[in-house]
Amino acid sequence: MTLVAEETRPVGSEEAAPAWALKVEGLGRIFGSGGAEAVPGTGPEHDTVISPLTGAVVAAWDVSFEVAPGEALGIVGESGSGKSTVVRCISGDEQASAGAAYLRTVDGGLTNILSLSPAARRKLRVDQVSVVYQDPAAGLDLGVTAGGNVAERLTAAGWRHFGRIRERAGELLTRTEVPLVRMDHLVRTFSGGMRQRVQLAKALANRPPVVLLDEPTTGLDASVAAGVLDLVRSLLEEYGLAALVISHDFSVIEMLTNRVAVMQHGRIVETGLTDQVFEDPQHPYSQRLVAAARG
Ligand SMILES: Nc1ncnc2c1ncn2[C@@H]1O[C@H](COP(=O)(O)OP(=O)(O)OP(=O)(O)O)[C@@H](O)[C@H]1O
Repeated sequence: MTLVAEETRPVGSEEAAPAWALKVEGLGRIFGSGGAEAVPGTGPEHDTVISPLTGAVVAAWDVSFEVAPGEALGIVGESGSGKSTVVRCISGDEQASAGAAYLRTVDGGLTNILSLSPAARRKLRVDQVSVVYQDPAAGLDLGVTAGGNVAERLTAAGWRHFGRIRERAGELLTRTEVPLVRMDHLVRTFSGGMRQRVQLAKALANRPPVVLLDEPTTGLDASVAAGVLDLVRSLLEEYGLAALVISHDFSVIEMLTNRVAVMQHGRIVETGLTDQVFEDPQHPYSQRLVAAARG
């Protein structure tokens, strides 16, 4: 069947869907008074994020990248390089000072989500962009059951039927390897690894196209972290997610991501295929970082 709308669409009006699921352009975040006048004198070439002019902290500046559906982009950098700030500005946990971010599924990728109201941004978190935090307490209500935590995300998306919510929560928890016998237990009683699995189930409940993972396995025992990483990797593949993964741990980035951006003093200094950047880093800072990680 041919749709009338297709027949009457003017020639040349069909735009190819953008290759990206998430696009970030010129993102900046300055802590402290004043605006962009704080930027000169900061960044890698000045070896500081603190403005010599205003004293403000230029935590991130001129950060741009795209993430395609099914792709995972890593961000690495030393503590304080601005990784979390970038994620927090995209998630809405932090207000950006400059730049734009677009989600392909929001208004066809035409709306700068950074300019939306806090309420509109909270809505995006229900089914457009999820965050998995290092600290499960940031993404979960520890005083609520595992099933209840997942159900909360489903009801926020409009699910109303108790039986179906419970069924879906059970499916998600099973997929993230949380034993169903624990579904009605308070998350507070769970181990760190199990809490992270519940956080993943909740983050993926409404199948958001984009997921932001902020040090998802930091703080877990090595063997537990390996299991959670395995799970994350298979979920990213299975759901065809666009993922942004930040970690100071190269093995996490190597395992989860196809491409990587290296941040230093609030700026991206190098971007490339993860294998290539780790094998043959070009920027002197990346070279130092890789050498330190390799021991
Ligand atoms: N609320 C704030 N007020 C002032 N400065 C801040 C604030 N939050 C972050 N910063 C500064 O911004 C810079 C970037 O911090 P950010 O947490 O993004 O780095 P990071 O690379 O994620 O580090 P880590 O790996 O330690 O989390 C740091 O210099 C930090 O001290």
